[in-house]
Amino acid sequence: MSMDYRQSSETLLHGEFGVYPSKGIRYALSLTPTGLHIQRLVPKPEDDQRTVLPILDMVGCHTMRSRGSDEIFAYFLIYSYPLKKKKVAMGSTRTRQRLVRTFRVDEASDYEHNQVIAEKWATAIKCLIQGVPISSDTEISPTLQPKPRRLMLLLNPCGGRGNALQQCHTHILPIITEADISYNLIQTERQNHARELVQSINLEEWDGIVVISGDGLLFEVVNGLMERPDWEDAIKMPVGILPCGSGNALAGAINYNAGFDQAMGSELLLNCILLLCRGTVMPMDLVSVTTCSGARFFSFLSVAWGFISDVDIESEKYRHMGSARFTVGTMVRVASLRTYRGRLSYLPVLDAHRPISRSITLSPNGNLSPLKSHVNGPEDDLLPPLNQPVPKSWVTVEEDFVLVLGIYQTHLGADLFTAPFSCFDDGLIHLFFVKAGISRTALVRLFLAMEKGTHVGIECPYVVHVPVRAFRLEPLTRKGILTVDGERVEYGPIQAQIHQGLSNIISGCDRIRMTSF
Ligand SMILES: Nc1ncnc2c1ncn2[C@@H]1O[C@H](COP(=O)(O)OP(=O)(O)OP(=O)(O)O)[C@@H](O)[C@H]1O
Repeated sequence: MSMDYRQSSETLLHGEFGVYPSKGIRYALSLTPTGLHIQRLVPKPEDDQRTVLPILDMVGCHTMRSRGSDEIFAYFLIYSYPLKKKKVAMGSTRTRQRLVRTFRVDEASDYEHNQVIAEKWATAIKCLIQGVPISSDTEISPTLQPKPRRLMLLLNPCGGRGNALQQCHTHILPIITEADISYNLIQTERQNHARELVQSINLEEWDGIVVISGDGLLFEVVNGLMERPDWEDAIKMPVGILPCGSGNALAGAINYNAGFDQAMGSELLLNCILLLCRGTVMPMDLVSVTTCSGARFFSFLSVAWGFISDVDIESEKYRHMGSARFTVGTMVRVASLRTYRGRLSYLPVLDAHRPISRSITLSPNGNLSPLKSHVNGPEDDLLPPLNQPVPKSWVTVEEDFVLVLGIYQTHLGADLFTAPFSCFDDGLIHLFFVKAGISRTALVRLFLAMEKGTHVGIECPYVVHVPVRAFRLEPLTRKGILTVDGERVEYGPIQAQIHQGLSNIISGCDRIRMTSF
C-alpha cells in the first residue's frame, strides 16, 4: 500500500451529530485519511475554531445503543490517546492521556438507520487506524472491517523493574481491548519458557506473538520459531514488543521508525501500544550468529564484545534501577577501562552479493564443517566454517579494541540512538569498533552523543563504522564477554551473516512498506 491516500486531505465522510450526554450540543464532523475534524455548531462558537483528532492517536472505535428499548439514537465512541504536556516538579513532561469522544447519530427516525450510519463511521475509522486503504469512492460497509486480531501475549514478570504485570493491567489490556484485539496472556515462568512454548503452537491460531518484556524474551521467541521444523512459515509470524524490560532497544527502534520523539518509560510503552493497535507489519532482517561450539542463534539486534557487553552483563546487579542500570554500569566501566586484543574480519557491503563457494562446507580433515549446527534456517552462504580462513575479499584488522559492536537496529537501548541510518530490512549489519588509545573523555562524549545520534558526525580516529553483510570476530584475549541481543553467549570466535527480511515485525507504521497482520 502506498502512503498517498493518508497524506490526502479528501473528505471521506461528513455528517452532523449530537453528543453524549446530550445537552443540546451539536458538531459537524469531517473524516479525512489523517484525522477527524470536529467543528461545534450548537452552541455556535465565537470563532471558527476546529479541533482535529489525529488518526495516529486513535486505537479503536465502537458503536453503542442506550439502554432504553425505545431509544432511537445510535452512538459511536472513538478511543484515542493524544500526547499532553504534564507538569512535574522539574518542569514539564509529555504523557499520553485517554480521550474518549462519543457522538450521537440522530439523523433518522428509527434506531436501525441510525445504527447503520454509526457502523459506517466506526468502520471507516477502524480502516484508517489499521491502514486499510479507503477513499471517498469506497463503498463503506461492515464487510470492509479489518478482521479482529488474535495475539499471543508473553509477559516476563521478572523483566526490567519487575512491573510488567502491573503495566499490562493498567495500560496494555484496556487499550488493546478498545482496539478489538483478542489475546491470550501467558506469564513466563522461567528462562526458555517462551522459547519452548512457541515451538509447539499452532501458527493458524495467531495473528502475532507479542512480548511484554525487554529484548531478551523476544530473542527467545525468534529462536524458538527458528527451531521449528516449519521454521520458514513460523518465522513469518509477526512479532511485536511492548517495552517492560531494562533493555528496550527494539521498542526504541519501532518508536523512531514511526516518527515519534525519542521516549522512555511509560511514554515509550504507550507509543508502542498505539502502534500495536495499528498493527501494520514490516519485514525485519535477522542475523545468523554462529559461536565456537557450532551453536547457531538468530539475532534481531546486536552482537557485542568489550565495553558494551561488559556493561550489559556487569550491570545485571543494578537491575532494580531499570534502564538507569546501563548509565551506572557505563560509569563503572569507564573508570576501569579495559582493552581486548582480537582479529575482526568483515565483508564490506560492496562485495556482499557474491556467495562463497559451496566446497568450503568440508573442513580440511574431511569431516562435516560447523554446519552441523545448521539444522534449521537459511544457509549462511557468505560464511566459511569458523575453522577455515575468511575469503580473500574480506577485510581483516588485528587490534586492541575497546569495543566491537555489530548492530542492525537504530537503537541499542531506548535512549541509545546508535545507528541512525539503519532500517528494519536494509540487509546491513552496522559494524562499529572503537580502538585502544581513545581517551576516557572521548569515550564518554561518544556515548553521551549517542543519546541523540549525533556521535556519527564526531571525527575520531579511534572510532570506525563499516556497513557489512557478514563478519567474524576472533578474540585473542583469553577472558571476556560476548553478547547476542544482550544475552551472554560462549566466549570465543564468533561469526555472523545477515538474512534480509527473514522475519516480520509489528511496527505499526506505514512510513515504509507494509502489510497488515
Ligand atoms: N519468569 C522468569 N523468571 C526468570 N527469568 C525469566 C522469566 N521469564 C523470562 N525470563 C528470562 O529473563 C531474561 C531477560 O528478560 P527481558 O529481556 O524480558 O528483561 P530485561 O530486564 O530487559 O533483561 P535484559 O535487559 O537483561 O535482557 C530473558 O532472557 C528470559 O529468558
